[in-house]
Amino acid sequence: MVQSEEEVILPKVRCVARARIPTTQGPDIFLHLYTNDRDNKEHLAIVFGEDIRSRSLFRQRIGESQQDRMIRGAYVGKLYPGRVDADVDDRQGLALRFDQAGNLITDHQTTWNGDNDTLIRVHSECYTGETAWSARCDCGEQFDRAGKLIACEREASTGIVGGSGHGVIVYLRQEGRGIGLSEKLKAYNLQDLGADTVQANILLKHPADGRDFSIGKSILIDLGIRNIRLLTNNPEKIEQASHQPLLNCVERVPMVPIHWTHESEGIHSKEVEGYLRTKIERMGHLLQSPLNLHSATQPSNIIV
Ligand SMILES: Nc1nc2c(ncn2[C@@H]2O[C@H](COP(=O)(O)OP(=O)(O)OP(=O)(O)O)[C@@H](O)[C@H]2O)c(=O)[nH]1
Ligand SMILES: [Zn+2]
Repeated sequence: MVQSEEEVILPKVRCVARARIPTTQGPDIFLHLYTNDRDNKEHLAIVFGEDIRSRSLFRQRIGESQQDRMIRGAYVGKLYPGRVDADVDDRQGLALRFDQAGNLITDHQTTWNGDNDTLIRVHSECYTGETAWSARCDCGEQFDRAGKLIACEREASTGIVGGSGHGVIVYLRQEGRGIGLSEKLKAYNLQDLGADTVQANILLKHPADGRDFSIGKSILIDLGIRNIRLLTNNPEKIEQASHQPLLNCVERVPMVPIHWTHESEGIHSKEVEGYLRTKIERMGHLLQSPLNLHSATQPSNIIV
């Protein structure tokens, strides 16, 4: 029997630290590190907007000092030398309030209104695409683009409405669509031997895509986000993005590869074409492709 969204028990997450990161791109972001009760990974939330507040981080803890709160990042406004009170930034005239149980009282002066349609990317870690300049996939491009879209009001080249400085990239440690980096490297070798990204996973005895995005949902709920505009082409992510009534995907925002609209930009390689073709043809990704699909090319000699 299919469980309703409310019946599905979401993972418990806890934000253990938050820090302001001045970026080379312009805006400060607030990096949040989470633990959870499902795996022992450090999943992250890259938060644009000082006023998007983690309820678990800001909850008051018995016996803690204001200094303790500032050290873990549970402060309002901006830290400066000599500041003594985490919950009051007298330079910006901001003060947090709490209920009897020590939970943050969210008011629009100090805390982002979760009913706003907030631009969100749920992104799975890809070391090769984000750090090793890989042209085998578009993950690194998507990561950068998501940050730019959240920071801007509207993307000039596509007209996509941005986040105007508010939004979240939930960064899940799901390297290799959950199979890890070592297995993904083996998958790459199988792809150089003619398999596609789905066949390679299956030949390594893994599912084509075994990822579960529920920790990402719990993180968004902890950040007080309710209505999300989801940056993705992946129908599975859209499917898993809601958890009524706590989380509601109000819009899917496409991520068309930059090279498809700007010939001289973005990632342009045989490998990334094959990767995108497979995502469209075998994983149902929502991309209208100017690609010549597999049907127009020689079938590979590895069929699974
Ligand atoms: N196993 C495997 N994983 C890959 C391969 N290429 C990229 N990946 C992983 O695929 C995942 C890509 O995740 P995302 O970019 O967040 O999401 P997506 O499923 O591509 O969907 P979008 O939201 O539309 O980008 C990352 O974990 C990558 O490490 C591959 O050839 N094999
Ligand atoms: Zn990648």
